[in-house]
Amino acid sequence: MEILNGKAVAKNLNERTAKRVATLKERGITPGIAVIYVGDDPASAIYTRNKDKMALRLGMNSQLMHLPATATQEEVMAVLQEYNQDPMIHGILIQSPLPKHLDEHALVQAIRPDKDVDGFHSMNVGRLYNNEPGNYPVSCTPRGIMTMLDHYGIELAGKRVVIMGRSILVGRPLQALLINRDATVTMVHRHTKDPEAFTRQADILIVGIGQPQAVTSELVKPGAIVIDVGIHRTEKGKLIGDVDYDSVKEVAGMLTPVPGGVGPMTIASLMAQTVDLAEWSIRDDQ
Ligand SMILES: Nc1nc2c(c(=O)[nH]1)N[C@@H](CN(C=O)c1ccc(C(=O)N[C@@H](CCC(=O)O)C(=O)O)cc1)CN2
Repeated sequence: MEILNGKAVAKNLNERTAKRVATLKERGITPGIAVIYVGDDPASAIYTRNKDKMALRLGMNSQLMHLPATATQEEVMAVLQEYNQDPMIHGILIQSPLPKHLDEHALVQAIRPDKDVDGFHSMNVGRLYNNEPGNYPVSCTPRGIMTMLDHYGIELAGKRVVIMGRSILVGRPLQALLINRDATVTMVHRHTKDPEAFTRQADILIVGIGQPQAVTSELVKPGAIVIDVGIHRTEKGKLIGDVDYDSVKEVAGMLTPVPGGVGPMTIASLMAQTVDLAEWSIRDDQ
């Protein structure tokens, strides 16, 4: 069984991103990202801090805006509109999850599509689903998974891929990215009857269901490539995924660990996509 080392692939991607940042700076442009974090979700506190630190480490501008859990829709919208107008900011994201009283969809749709570094705006989602040519951002976790599969030279055309979980963040955009690369994609979710009948057929099984260690070896075809998108912190503070690593490693051909798999690829892809947006903004100006 080969471990798909997301940490190493992310390091490699971050090094390339730092060089692209330096090149842009020579032309007088510093890529800038703004992260809006509302409330006190402890995991979001870690992820947003890591995004801010990584952006600064790669030489970018970074704005981390932390608003209280009591912030109103209008207050969050006002912050977002400022970043929409700010020429120093090329990418804006609203950290998910948001406090329940906020309308996340309305906020995401208010981000300028050309600054939508998460790729969640309906205009960018539509472009992806239509497989439109040209430049547009896509959700960073799926983008990171595609980069990792490419890094390991994993062929996608004609492969049977099963995605467990149909989230807007991961499952749906990943489905589009894989179809656009000629894979045969099946979505399995909580209403799917007999999910094993599908997962056991998968050459590539991608799991993002938000259930700790739910996928065991019985669900996996021998030799399959298994990508674990889940991340959970146990009471003892250990990080685990949606895949039962010890069980699945006995049958899988390749497997991502948690931590050190998909997670670091998400942040590295976010950084690369911020630089993409900065590059596209100057091309569009010419
Ligand atoms: N607006 C968004 N919100 C959320 C996204 C997103 O892409 N955009 N994704 C997730 C969380 N996420 C990024 O925000 C994220 C999750 C995990 C990691 C990561 O590096 N994980 C490490 C472990 C880190 C730790 O110590 O906890 C790993 O797996 O090795 C990065 C980003 C939800 N919200």
